[in-house]
Amino acid sequence: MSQNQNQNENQNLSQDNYRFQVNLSGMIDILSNHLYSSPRVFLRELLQNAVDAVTARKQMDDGYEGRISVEVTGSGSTATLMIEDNGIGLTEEDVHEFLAMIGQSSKRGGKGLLTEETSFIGRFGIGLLSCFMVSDEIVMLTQSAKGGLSLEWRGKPDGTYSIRRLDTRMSPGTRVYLRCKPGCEVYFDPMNLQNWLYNYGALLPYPITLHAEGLSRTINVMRPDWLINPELARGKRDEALRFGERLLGERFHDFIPLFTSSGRTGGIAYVLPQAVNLNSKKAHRVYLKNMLVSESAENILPDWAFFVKCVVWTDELQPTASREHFYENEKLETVREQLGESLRRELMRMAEVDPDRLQHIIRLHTLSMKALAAEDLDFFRIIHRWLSFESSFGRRQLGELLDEGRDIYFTLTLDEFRQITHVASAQSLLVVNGGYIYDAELIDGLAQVYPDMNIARLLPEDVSMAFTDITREERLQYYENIRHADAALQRFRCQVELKRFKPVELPSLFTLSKESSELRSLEAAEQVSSSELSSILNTLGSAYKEAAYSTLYLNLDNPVVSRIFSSAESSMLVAAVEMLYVNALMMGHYPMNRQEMAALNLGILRFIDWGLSAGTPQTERKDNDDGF
Ligand SMILES: Nc1ncnc2c1ncn2[C@@H]1O[C@H](COP(=O)(O)OP(=O)(O)OP(=O)(O)O)[C@@H](O)[C@H]1O
Repeated sequence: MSQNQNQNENQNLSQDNYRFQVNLSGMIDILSNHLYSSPRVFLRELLQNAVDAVTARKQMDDGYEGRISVEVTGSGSTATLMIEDNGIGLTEEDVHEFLAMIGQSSKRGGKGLLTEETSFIGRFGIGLLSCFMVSDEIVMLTQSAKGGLSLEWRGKPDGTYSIRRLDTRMSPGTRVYLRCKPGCEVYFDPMNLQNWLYNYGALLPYPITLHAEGLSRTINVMRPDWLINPELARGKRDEALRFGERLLGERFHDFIPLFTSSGRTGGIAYVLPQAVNLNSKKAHRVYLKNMLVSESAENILPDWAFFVKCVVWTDELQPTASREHFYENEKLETVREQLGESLRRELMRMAEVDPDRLQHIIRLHTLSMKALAAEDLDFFRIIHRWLSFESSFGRRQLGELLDEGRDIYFTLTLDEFRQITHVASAQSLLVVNGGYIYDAELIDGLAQVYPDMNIARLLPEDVSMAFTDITREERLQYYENIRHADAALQRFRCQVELKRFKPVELPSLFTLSKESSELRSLEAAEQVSSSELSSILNTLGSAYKEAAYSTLYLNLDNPVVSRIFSSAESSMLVAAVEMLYVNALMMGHYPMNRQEMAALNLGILRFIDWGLSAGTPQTERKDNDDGF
């Protein structure tokens, strides 16, 4: 005997083997608190088991008709729910193998959990446990369609179960009984059950009935043909809209059929009747093998498609264990692309055959349309004339702006646009604001669609070049006042330039160089930071200080400015220029620092005082003269 063999045998002699134990109540806690979004999913799991049982029996006997019913007896804390199917049922062997073994499922066919597809919805072998969220015991009566005795199985959350063989033979199928756990009355309420059953099972091909309070209600009618073949929905407009309203709880006026090339995923995209925010939660409703999987599937459509709410059915995607989402895999990516493509194709079709309808969608959902156009030049080419942009001529459709035949200038930030827009419009320059989301990409696209057009970026400095200088004589005349004004704004690192520009109503224009804009942000941060951070910011700021001068252009064509420079005494001139400066900051939506706030406050008080003094008799005025 070799030395190695000896060692192995010694090891085997001292080795003890054990089985993993599962703490069932711990598992149930994990499921209820971390996997499922609400205890009400127990109903989905039961319904799904009933559907799978019917599908399995259909595979044995094609002529058989499946049916499912739900019954509630008693009310409040004495309520009991029973769900019955006439499906495949379970033999005693099945019970031990599948029902009582967590993680074991009769629906996987023994291969992989993730890769294999079957006609069943269940696959993980954990769904039934969800019933313990609402009941302290699961009682199942079952008769296998394959024969054998009828059985009663009782399972408890502590992991124990019992089996009793029944004297009387049931017809094939299964009944599951749940008695309401204290605090779970809401999950046994007939009205709630009716709504949830519809929610989960509206597309199921087998009839579901609910018996409660002496009434029988049919939950689902036949699944409409146009849902399976969405192209047909065009001919059933009212019906399709009503269906969307019932299922999604909103009234829609328009929809777009959805397809994929495999034919295994499809649906209807309802156009939202109101504009939605880019970040609003996408709540598409997705059915897997006709059972509701998710009411808030986000990843089933491309990101740009936030103008629709969809009902999607599929039999090719893989649900996660919570059954509320899908695995993000290649198949989902293909489905997402193809559903997006069917939306895009329909929008392109509308441009040709029904432009009014498309324009309506664009008006309502500009952002969503811009998002698509920004990543798809062909789409942009088709719809660009209907997209609206903020411009120096107001918010206008691109088509109207193009028809003006002007050169198009654009800014890349909202700040730049605000600085430029008044002057640009006064000089009839067409400037488009590229500062909003997607707009810069779209302007880029415009240059590709119209390669011969003059489209150029405009900076605030470029616009101020177009001002008219004052004459030499005027410069001499106002020399002293310009000097005072300039000195007054030195402490704000702003220089004053006296010019003439249009419109005359605009007394001043403020431009900020890149450096001074960065310095302003640093200063704003410094004012609210701790002392260490503040000193770092201060050091950073001093690097900018040299270059960081802003300019306040004052318009000599403006009557008030003209009066200030012609006749004001120097204290009035300084106060007025400071007020014009802070006013320009406010107009440009720039945050003001403490010093500027103080200048604003002081200025207001001064002007109130001067105003009051101007209206008071000479004798009284004397006392107030030295107020400031
Ligand atoms: N109504 C039913 N009729 C026949 N068999 C059933 C029924 N309900 C449950 N079973 C059996 O019990 C097993 C376990 O059910 P459970 O709901 O826990 O998991 P599953 O449906 O297989 O998978 P999943 O966790 O994905 O739902 C099933 O695989 C099935 O064999």
